Amino acid sequence: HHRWENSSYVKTIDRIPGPKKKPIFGNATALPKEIDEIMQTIQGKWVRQFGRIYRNWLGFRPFVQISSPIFMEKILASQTFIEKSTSYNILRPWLGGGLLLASGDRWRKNRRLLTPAFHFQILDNFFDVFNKNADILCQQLAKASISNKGQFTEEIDVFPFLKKCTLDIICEAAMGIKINAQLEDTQYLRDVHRISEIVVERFFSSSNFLPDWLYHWMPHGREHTKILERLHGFTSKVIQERKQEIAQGRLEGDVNGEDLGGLKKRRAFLDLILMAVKGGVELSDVDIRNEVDTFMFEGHDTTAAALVWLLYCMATNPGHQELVRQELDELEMITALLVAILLVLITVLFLAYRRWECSSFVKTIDLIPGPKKRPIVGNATSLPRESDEIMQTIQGKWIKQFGRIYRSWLGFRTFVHISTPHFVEKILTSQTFIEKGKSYSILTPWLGEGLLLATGAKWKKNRRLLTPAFHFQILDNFFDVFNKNADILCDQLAKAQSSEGVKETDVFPFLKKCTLDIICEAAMGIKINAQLEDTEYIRNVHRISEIVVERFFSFGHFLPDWAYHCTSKGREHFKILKQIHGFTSKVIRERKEEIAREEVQNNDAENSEEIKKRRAFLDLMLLAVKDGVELSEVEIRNEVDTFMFEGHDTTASALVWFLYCMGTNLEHQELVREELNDVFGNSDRSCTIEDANKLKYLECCIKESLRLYPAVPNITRYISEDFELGGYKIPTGASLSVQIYALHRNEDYFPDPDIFKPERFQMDESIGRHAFAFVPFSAGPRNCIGQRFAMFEEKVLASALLRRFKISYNLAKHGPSKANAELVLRPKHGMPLNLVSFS
Ligand code: HEM
Repeated sequence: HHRWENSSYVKTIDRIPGPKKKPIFGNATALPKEIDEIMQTIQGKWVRQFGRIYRNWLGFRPFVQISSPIFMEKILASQTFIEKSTSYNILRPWLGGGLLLASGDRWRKNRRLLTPAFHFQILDNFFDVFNKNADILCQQLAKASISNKGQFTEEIDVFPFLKKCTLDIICEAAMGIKINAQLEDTQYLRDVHRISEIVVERFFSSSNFLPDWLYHWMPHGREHTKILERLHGFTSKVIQERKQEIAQGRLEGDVNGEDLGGLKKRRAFLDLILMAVKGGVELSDVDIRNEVDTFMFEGHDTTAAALVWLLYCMATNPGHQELVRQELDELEMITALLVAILLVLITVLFLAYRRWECSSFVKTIDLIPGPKKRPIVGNATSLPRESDEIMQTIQGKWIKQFGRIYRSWLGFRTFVHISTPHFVEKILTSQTFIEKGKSYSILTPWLGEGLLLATGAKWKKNRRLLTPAFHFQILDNFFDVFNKNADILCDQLAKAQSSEGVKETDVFPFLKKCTLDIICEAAMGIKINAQLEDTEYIRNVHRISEIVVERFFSFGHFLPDWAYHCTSKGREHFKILKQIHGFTSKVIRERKEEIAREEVQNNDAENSEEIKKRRAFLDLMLLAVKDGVELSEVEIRNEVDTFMFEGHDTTASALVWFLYCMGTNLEHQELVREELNDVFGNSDRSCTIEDANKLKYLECCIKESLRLYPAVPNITRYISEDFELGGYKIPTGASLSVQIYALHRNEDYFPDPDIFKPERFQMDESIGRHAFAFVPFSAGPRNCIGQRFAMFEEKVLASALLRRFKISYNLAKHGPSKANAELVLRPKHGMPLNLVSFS
């Protein structure tokens, strides 16, 4: 003792102020007997006497007591002092190396593993456990507050009630089981209470200083061991049962450490540990038990104590209690108000829905045959998920079931579908129904009131203005753009195909870039070299098409633009559009300046004639403006964007299906090649407009591929006044859908409709066929303005490809190519073709 007393350790400690210590006992005998007074001495009297840092001795164990935030921060924020002091050791037999007592790497690992279990989102799931037990607690307290004689008792000791309630909560949260401590008296409940008492007793008695083995010889120690055995047995049993449930897949979902994705369902903390073990985290059964026991210990007495003092503070501070109650009342009022508003809203919506259901509009539409509609969703839920199957349902199955005029509902929007030439003619030749269906509106932010979407006088004016740009003579001037890009396309495909090990090439991305290059030069007069380089504008045009398609098939379709632009996709949409519009506007400004410069430089007639010949569509509009036509810059931009949109995906789609037809009908491919030989011989000269006009069989093949795979598989019109079709009344407000895909496969007009037979389009065979049986470019006043441009482009690209390559599609390997009806008809899985070069 003397040696210890003189050790530098004791001397160092004793330099810190503190109460005078006695030999062997230190300051233990200076402490009062009552526990509350002990705390008042240690955390009160001695603090006042010796300051906010002082030392005291409990036998040979010194404690440095601190109670100032600056000292606290130094200790609690330290990464070094994370180990608990030895006084916690009396909890070790119960909690082992659980989170409370663990240290070092083991603590770090388990803390990381368990932290996600306390994520905000997960905690949200425990609110029903809290609420349910809060209700029981209130009921139990209300019951207890009534005496045997039915009178209100004056006081109740609430602490035991609170302890049971918090125990019930932590049991469900930690282990996922209900022990109903508030309602029943169980062995487990008794054991948890008793073990806490014994640990406290040991803490404040001399046995705190005994090692566990010696303590367990004493009567309290023996009781302690017996209870612990039961407690550990109970926890282990629960763990085994939960483990089995997980193994049998009764708790679906998976969890690994930090991942919160699969944690939608409420899980007990134990389940999270077990799932992590399943996912490869190393934890023995005893480790798991220690964690669960730690939660049980830390999670009930603490919360009960916090709550009991809160209630004490409330009871002794009625003014504050009143303020809290006011807050709760307000919350209740707001909740009640919200519920009332919700109920009114539901009622109003329900009544509006009933009214709508009984309206003459709905009744008139529902006289047309069609699939049975469900409330609110209509037929939306009857459609398959896959885009190719949606088209097969709408333009196949339902036509077989309900006929060539039928109706469907997409939510509150109705479509009348037609696929027979007589009906199609009636719609497409009408001067009244020139307005597009409502579903086109998702293109408005991009294309504005360009030709595709404009209506009324505006459409008429712009259509008249732009039609001359597609005059035969003007189109002749684009042949060198077609040929130049056809050459690049062939070279790019030859390069891709010659790479080592490549037997097939997905040609679709190549075709899209080629048609984009062509339309860029034709519409704006600029070369973007999409086939050779990757530029932001190309990426933007591709991405905007993707986003528009995604919106079309999602809930975003039904959102107004302002609401859609608040979603993440909407924001991307908005950002890209800004860039695209910025690019088009810049090109327009530059062309404007260039035209002004050219005017000054080229006064001689011959030269200006030359320039006129090479005009892009944009130039023609700018010249018209100079001549006095009223077109704002935004209107011009809308037209250019419309050409860009309408003019590249459509032609790429038409070409890809043409190549597919060639690759699957080799005998027809040979016939086309023979025709190409007749026209071009062995020369590798470019294709002229005269050549294109001579390629009649190629034209039949292009048309037949457009019949089987129309690049635009359906178009819609808004019915702006009541109208009769096929004996049915179509009321104002409906959308009429011309099912081009189904129309083209109508066997009354095309026998063996699914077979590729280009001869159908030879003069003698097509005579007498209804003019509206084949309308890949639509027909009537709102037909495709770029139809001739597109056909020439197809011919030049197709002839270049077939002069250069023998093309085949491996049907045995890939099966028939599936078509997705998006903005255009695109091959669902790309178009892998084998291209064998002749040269
Ligand atoms: C094979 C290629 C093409 C096909 C299958 C095709 C098909 C169509 C169809 C079916 C329509 C009617 C849309 C509707 O009523 O909703 C249309 C309209 C239109 N197309 Fe094309 N198109 C093609 C190429 C082009 C090209 C290359 C351009 C431009 C150079 C173009 C510009 C337009 C425009 C501006 C409209 C709107 C016309 C209006 O409403 O007055 N198209 N196209």
